[in-house]
Amino acid sequence: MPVFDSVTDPASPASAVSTAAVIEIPASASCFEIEGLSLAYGDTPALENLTLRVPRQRVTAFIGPSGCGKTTLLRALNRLHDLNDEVRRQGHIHLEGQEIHAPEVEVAELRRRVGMVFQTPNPFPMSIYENVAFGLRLQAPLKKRQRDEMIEWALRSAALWDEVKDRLHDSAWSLSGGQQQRLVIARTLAVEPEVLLLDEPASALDPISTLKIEELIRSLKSRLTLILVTHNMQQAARVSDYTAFLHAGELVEYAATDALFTNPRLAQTENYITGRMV
Ligand SMILES: Nc1ncnc2c1ncn2[C@@H]1O[C@H](COP(=O)(O)OP(=O)(O)OP(=O)(O)O)[C@@H](O)[C@H]1O
Repeated sequence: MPVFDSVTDPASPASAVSTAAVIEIPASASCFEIEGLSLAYGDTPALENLTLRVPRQRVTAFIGPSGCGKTTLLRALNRLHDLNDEVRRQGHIHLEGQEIHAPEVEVAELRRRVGMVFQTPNPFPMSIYENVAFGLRLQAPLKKRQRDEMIEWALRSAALWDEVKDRLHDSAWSLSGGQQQRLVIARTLAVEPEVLLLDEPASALDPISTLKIEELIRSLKSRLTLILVTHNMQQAARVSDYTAFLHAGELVEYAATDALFTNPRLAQTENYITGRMV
């Protein structure tokens, strides 16, 4: 259930620079604070002056038409654009109060804290066990018993343990697509992130596997912050607590999910969620 209900009045002086309707999440309850974020690929703008806070231990969905900037925003949150020399960025992203681009921030550690799961399951060409052990092996050495416990914990957390406990040393590629996606989530969880970024995590999966991923997302929010990019509005409505609607790189409306889908404040949002704008 949503816990915050104050919304910036588009007509108020505090939001005079923007016509967006944006819920005000208190700073103390926020995991990410995004401030004036603009991003362009060369001369092509992709994000325009976005300001929003993402609440801790909630599921926040980013929705909007194709090309509106959802994935660009998600990737900015763990600096996946760093290797693209074309990308120009302005503005700030704070994670738990720290600017993620500050010189003292180590990108590898940021990506441990902010894990990412992509649209197509991408298990490594190794066993189920070794996939989950992969990130653990890059950290401080663990005794085998400790590592086994962490792997069981991560696979249980990803609701996969019962299906794989008797075949841990089989190839990860022997799993179904839905199981592979849960394995990738287990691999990400094994290094104990604070945030999980999910870019259309179920779009390549069948309906039953999709349901399992959605149940998993709901179960994980008791200990993690989850941010979900989805084209599927029913999915956003089913799993998220908050929804941000983007259009042409701008944040149009950001609200508690129930409110955004039942009583959108802006006509542009209503047009999108009712299918009048694609
Ligand atoms: N690597 C890139 N180089 C150049 N332009 C890019 C790149 N990635 C995205 N873009 C452009 O940036 C804009 C935003 O793209 P983005 O992928 O973030 O949108 P999206 O909302 O996630 O779209 P979709 O729902 O189709 O995945 C688009 O105009 C896209 O063409």
